[in-house]
Amino acid sequence: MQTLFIRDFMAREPICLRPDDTIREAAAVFSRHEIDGAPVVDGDGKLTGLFTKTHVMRAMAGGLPLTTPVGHLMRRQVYTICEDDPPESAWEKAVKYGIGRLPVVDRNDRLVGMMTRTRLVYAFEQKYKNIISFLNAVLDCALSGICAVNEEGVVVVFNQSAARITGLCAEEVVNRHINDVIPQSGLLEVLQTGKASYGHKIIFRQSTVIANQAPVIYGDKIIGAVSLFHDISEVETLSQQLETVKRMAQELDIIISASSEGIALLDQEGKIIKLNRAYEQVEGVPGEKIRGLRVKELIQKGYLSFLAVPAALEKNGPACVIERLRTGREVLSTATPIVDEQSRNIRRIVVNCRDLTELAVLRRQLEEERARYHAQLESLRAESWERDKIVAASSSMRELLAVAERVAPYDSNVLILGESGTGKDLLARFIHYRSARSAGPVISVNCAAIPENLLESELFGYTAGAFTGAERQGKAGLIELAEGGTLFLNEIGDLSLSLQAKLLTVIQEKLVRRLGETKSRPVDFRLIAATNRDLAEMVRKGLFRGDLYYRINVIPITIPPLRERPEDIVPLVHHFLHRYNRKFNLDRQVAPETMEWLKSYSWPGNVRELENVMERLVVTSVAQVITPDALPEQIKKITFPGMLKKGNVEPAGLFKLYQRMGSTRRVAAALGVHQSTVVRWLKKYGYKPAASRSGGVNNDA
Ligand SMILES: Nc1ncnc2c1ncn2[C@@H]1O[C@H](COP(=O)(O)OP(=O)(O)OP(=O)(O)O)[C@@H](O)[C@H]1O
Repeated sequence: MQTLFIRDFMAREPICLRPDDTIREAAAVFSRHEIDGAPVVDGDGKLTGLFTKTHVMRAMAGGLPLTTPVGHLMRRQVYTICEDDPPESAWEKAVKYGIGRLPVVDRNDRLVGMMTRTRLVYAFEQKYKNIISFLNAVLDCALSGICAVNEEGVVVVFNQSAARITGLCAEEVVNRHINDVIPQSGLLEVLQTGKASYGHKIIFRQSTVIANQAPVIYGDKIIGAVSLFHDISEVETLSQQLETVKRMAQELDIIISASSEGIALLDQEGKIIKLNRAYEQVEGVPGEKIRGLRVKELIQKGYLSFLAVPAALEKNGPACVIERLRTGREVLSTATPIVDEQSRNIRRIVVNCRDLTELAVLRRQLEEERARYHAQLESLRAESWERDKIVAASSSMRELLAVAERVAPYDSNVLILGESGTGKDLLARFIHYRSARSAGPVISVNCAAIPENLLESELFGYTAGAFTGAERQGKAGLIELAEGGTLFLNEIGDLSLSLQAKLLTVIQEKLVRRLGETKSRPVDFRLIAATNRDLAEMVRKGLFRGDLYYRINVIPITIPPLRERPEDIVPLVHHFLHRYNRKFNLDRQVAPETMEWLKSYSWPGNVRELENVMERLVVTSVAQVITPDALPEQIKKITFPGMLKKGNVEPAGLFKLYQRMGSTRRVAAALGVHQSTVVRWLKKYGYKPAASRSGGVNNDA
């Protein structure tokens, strides 16, 4: 705050008299300047006295001539004030001596000015303003918010920090009642009770503050109340953060102690700060016995899991060692230095200690499990091989299999022809498992069994949202699924022309494009197609694309129907008997007569029909030996073409049938005639029983 002096306020160049000025001249000066008196100075400007109207009147009353010099009459004892004095000292003198005007002198007593009452008032006004500005500046400098109210509760002080903390500006608060601007301040209470309050928490829109409040007392009267407050929002945030950090530290502690792996924490000097239970167990030592020890001492004492630490410090990076400890446990310990990002100095070292002994036990368990699964897999494979085994006793089938075996290793397209149920699917698998793709998948698609509109998306796949009902993430088609393996398209003759065209593109370019997709993806599969239709004829009629036909017909293999290879019937019967006996845990056998019936049947449904019949016989037979009674009707209704012609019998056929069936009753049932008719015919045509059979005609066996 600026210091004020008399010289800042005095009237300079005051009107003054000389000691040899006459009373008349002095009176003339008083009258001209309308003043009551004037200081008298000598030739050096030094104040020597004071001459006033009173002196003039006294001279006149005393009859002194007006030419008398003022020096004779003037008052010599003059109250002065120094120009370097503060205005307060002028005030004190003026009050003390009852003077309205004070001559101002310099340090050499030379008159330099006059200090009047008006100038003194001005000096005090200036001083007052300075003090107020200074106090305001002091208040504004304070980091605490300060808010003061007068005894009526009107805000009189609201410093800058108060504005910053509360978000209110001084102009909108000062001179307003505290209840209108900060109703939660609590200052009115202080005014009423006259009691100070500390640590009062006030919440503002943007901050939380802690306030200390006190009454302002003057004399014995409460003239106001003041509140000093601090923004604690940051402190609150910090304390919340501190809470979080504390919680995290606790959680970390829990994780470390719950870890099944040994964890030890060392300081930058290699001294143990912390270690968990798992570590104690691995080293066989309670933590408190080694906590605080340095690595060197630890190693000397035989705690070898810490051997990784010196290595890690040397290379300033993680280091591992495998050691057998005194506890007999083999451990893998890894020491990792934690480096301070700024100084690049090592701050901590973490040692992880993994018990390899337990790992070894786990590994052994795993290997045992693996062996078990391997054995199961082998047995499953054997089962599947048994399932996929092809029975081929007939020379035609044996030749066919030899061809299939020869072509299997080459990636050429194969076309399998044959009636339904002859084993086309089985042959396709036979080829796949003998090819270089045997480890890959074999995807079998029956083109006749899937509706055309579905078949396209099934074969080619689709992208997300390609059509209504499409799976959201899209789907790979069967062609893609055959990647690295074999795609078996059964009933290829049933493919529509448009799908034939698409398939041709895939076969030629080895690229497949999902429905709704613009990009094609490469595919690698071997194609085996099959049909029971005459594809060549279909090509001629324009029902099958010629180019596709030639593409797939690289190696044609035709499976003959079962009726053309009766030698396969008996081995097939045994094959399926064995399969279903095993499946249902039974031990059925087929009676020789039953076998004869089965051999005689023409098997229009081929091997599939035979398989179904065998399953049915195994399951439905009441006796262990399956007799002809158990056979389904269609098998027992055997007709030999040309045997019965308008009531005439072809004797050789009749004899053969009788030999196979072994009883006239069965022959009669098979031919749909009465048993006596059969007996009559045999007699009529002179049936001679074979040597192996019992003689004569058997009526009911
Ligand atoms: N020679 C065989 N040896 C053993 N089982 C066979 C033989 N031939 C066919 N089978 C069996 O007969 C059933 C029908 O065979 P497969 O499904 O292969 O015939 P397919 O010609 O593909 O019939 P479709 O054309 O009607 O699909 C299958 O259970 C198959 O295992």
